[in-house]
Amino acid sequence: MLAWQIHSYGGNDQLTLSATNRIPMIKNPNDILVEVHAASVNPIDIRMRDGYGQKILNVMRNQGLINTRSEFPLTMGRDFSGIVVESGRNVKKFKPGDEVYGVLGAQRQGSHAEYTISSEREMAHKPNHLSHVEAASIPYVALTNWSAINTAGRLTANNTTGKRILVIAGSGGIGTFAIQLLKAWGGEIVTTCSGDASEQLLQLGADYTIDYKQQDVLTELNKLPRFDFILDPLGGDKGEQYSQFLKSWQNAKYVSIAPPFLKNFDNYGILPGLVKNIGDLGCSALKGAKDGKIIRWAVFAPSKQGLKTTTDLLNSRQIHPVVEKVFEFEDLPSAYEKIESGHSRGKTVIKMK
Ligand SMILES: NC(=O)C1=CN([C@@H]2O[C@H](COP(=O)(O)OP(=O)(O)OC[C@H]3O[C@@H](n4cnc5c(N)ncnc54)[C@H](OP(=O)(O)O)[C@@H]3O)[C@@H](O)[C@H]2O)C=CC1
Repeated sequence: MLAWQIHSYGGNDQLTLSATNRIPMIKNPNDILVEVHAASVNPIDIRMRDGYGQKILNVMRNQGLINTRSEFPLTMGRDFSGIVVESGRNVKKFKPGDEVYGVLGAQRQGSHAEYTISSEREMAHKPNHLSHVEAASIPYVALTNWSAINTAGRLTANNTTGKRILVIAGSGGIGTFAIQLLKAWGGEIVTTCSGDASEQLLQLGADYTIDYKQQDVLTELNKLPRFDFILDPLGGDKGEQYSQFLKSWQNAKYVSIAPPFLKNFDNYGILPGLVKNIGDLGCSALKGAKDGKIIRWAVFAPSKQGLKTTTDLLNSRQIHPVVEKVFEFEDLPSAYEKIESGHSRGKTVIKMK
């Protein structure tokens, strides 16, 4: 089968369209072989291409949690839409021919290939009204948002109505999904974006936008009533500038999806990285407790409940895919360049069929 792979970490010149791969075989009775019809491209693919997370993935490999002998060749791609080819003997819900969409846990080879292996808990039936391209734009950002908003943030369909929510960077893949989910649950949403994205985000459900290029974001935020919940996909230096304004916003829950964990492992090694992570977690908890704030970090994780809720919201037309650009499979490096440039307005998808 064809698969876009890297044989060492680096830039786009490392990406090779390889035809020497065998179609993967089902080894675990819970696994499902899927013919990939479309897959999205996410910032995580660019980071993995650069070597992000390599230390912890090697630990998982040494522990037998990843069943490839070497980290290379490595296939990126964390979500997909396609057709079930074969199901392991424990699989109950999916049979060959079913149209599905889903994600791949960190231990798996990716979906930027003609076939991929996933499992029952990582996929759902594709909503009939969506094309594979539209469906592929959803799962990875949906489940990252689920992890941040529901698992870490404790927001649900039953307790979000009337809550004031700030979505930082509303125009990317994460933001365009977050706005729709939180609006469907009844939140009042303020978001930061470039001016050219404002109209689109208001149509998706944002109540108010702040142009981060033309306006002083902190000044504008300080004019508004307090927030109950803040979603920060930027984190780090960029997120810091927003967290400062939180000083005056007691009891807000702030969730960053740009945690330092994997970077700490990559930069310092496993044991010192672990110590650094414990230190960082402790510092952020103490800082939060001191200022009367709740600070949480969240990462993407497969979730059956998250995928079910997403599928229900797609089927009831409360959430719509926001596909900005589609690239042919053969042109995948151009899709990576687009994501790397950092100015998405929704999602970028590659099309295999
Ligand atoms: N922890 C995890 O598991 C995951 C973490 N993430 C994090 O979320 C981030 C965003 O992901 P995603 O939405 O898919 O990325 P995208 O590339 O789709 O979008 C990034 C968006 O951010 C906007 N942006 C950049 N800087 C600012 C700023 N200072 N203020 C407001 N908007 C800004 C850009 O628009 P503009 O053109 O206006 O600059 C662009 O629309 C990732 O970079 C990553 O850090 C994402 C997925 C999983």
